[in-house]
Amino acid sequence: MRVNQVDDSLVLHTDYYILNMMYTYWKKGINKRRAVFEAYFRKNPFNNGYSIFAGLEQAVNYLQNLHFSDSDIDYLRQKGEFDEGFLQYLKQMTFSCDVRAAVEGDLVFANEPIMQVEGPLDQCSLVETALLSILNYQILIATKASRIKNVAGDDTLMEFGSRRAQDLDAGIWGARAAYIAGFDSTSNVRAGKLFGIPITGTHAHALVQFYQNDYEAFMAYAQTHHDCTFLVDTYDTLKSGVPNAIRVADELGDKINFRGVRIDSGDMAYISKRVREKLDAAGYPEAQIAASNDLDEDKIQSLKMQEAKIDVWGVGTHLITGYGQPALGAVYKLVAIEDDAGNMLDTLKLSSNVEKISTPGEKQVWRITNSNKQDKSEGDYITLKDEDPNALDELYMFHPQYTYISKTISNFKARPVLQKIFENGKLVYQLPDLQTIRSYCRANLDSLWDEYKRILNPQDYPVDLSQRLYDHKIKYIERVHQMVAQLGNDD
Ligand SMILES: Nc1ncnc2c1ncn2[C@@H]1O[C@H](COP(=O)(O)OP(=O)(O)OP(=O)(O)O)[C@@H](O)[C@H]1O
Ligand SMILES: O=P(O)(O)OC[C@H]1O[C@H](OP(=O)(O)OP(=O)(O)O)[C@H](O)[C@@H]1O
Ligand SMILES: O=C(O)c1cccnc1
Repeated sequence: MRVNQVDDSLVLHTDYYILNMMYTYWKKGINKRRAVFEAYFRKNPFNNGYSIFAGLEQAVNYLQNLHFSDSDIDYLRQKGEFDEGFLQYLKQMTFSCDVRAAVEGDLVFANEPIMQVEGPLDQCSLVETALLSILNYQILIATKASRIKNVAGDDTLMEFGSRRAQDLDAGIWGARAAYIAGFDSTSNVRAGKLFGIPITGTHAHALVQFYQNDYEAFMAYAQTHHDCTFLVDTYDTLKSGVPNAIRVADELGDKINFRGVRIDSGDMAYISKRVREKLDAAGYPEAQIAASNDLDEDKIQSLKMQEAKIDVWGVGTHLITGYGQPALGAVYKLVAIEDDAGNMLDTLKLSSNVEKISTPGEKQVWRITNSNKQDKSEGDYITLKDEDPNALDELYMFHPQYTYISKTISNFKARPVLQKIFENGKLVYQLPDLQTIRSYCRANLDSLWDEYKRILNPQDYPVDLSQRLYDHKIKYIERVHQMVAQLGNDD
């Protein structure tokens, strides 16, 4: 790799302005003040009704290996911007924060904390860029995958995105996010090796182009493989591809497992029906029809409405690039900071846009389920961190902006969404295996009413504040308004 220095740590995978702030904190002696930052996003992606949390495993790997290497320090020294004392301070820095987060496969919603980092101000700041990058991508892809799964139902979903992914890492972490959200396999062999995701593959047009003849290509493939899915659209799906696939299957009989065919172009509703007829007529009712070609949730839904005879969907570009919404837009904001006297002071970011006003203080998110309603989710309830709704007999939930929209629930259970991941820099959470995460995701989706899961105009899922947190927020907004008013400026 032609780089200036060895790439032996990820700690510099941060925005320079963060190092600038860390330097100020260090010079001013406030670098070790205790701080709490929270990550959240403001809107579910793709106008979906929920989002799937993913990225924790990569975030944990990143945090566990956080250190400034000699080459990192050398590089910063060359910049000539920072004191040697600061560089030596960075060199000995070890991660000592507490981290709480949603766990992979859980549902998360807009405007609620999905990860909290608490600890020395400088360390909390340092990790912002990398954590957001990880969460922004993997939540986006898991959510896109979940939308595709919602329309595909029990059909098989193959993830084909690696060749179109924005980067190699995006390919593998995207494949993992898709698997969490319900895809059945990936075509990326490295993702299979690293994460244990089932890998599947057919063959490309190149094989047929080499032989310049469907029959010879399929025969060559069949002579070298047991499981065979033939790509039938290189020349003419109905006149050449499918008849030749059938011919090879007939000729080799039990020597191969003729799994079916893949179509990658043309009117897939019409063609798949004709292909089905041909396969059935030839005595292959079990042979499956796979389809690919720029598919996404809308096209799959449309093809299903057209009663296309497609059993297996291969989805690449639209999934792995989060097509339709290139970024989740999660942010990482300071919600509490230690003051000069050593007390924790909650902080607020005001905005003329009501939805953008941050909620001060360290919080917990509770998933409220109702045992009178099949244990389905009633909404999320955000509290200050020392509140526990389970101590209440009845829960009063109200909309945080339109407060007259409210309900009272009696037979409820409240489950904390944010779990302890790191304590004083030590990992205290046991990362589950991928199958467990995937099943957990399925179970969480089962607890959500269908109204929140439809891909077009889903119902708004309630994300409410406790009365105490609401009052706390209003108090802080008033306090900031007064502070601004006292400044007496007209503009
Ligand atoms: N019946 C259908 N209903 C809705 N969308 C379809 C249908 N059939 C195909 N599509 C989608 O329409 C788009 C265009 O497909 P089509 O194969 O005609 O063009 P193409 O991609 O240019 O073909 P090629 O791969 O041969 O260049 C693809 O995204 C495909 O998935
Ligand atoms: O369409 P996507 O959802 O992005 O899925 C991935 C695409 O990659 C392959 O095409 P490509 O033209 O790259 O290779 P090929 O020569 O095998 O057709 C495959 O046939 C899919 O169409
Ligand atoms: O296995 C396949 O058919 C495949 C894999 C990646 C991309 N397109 C197709």
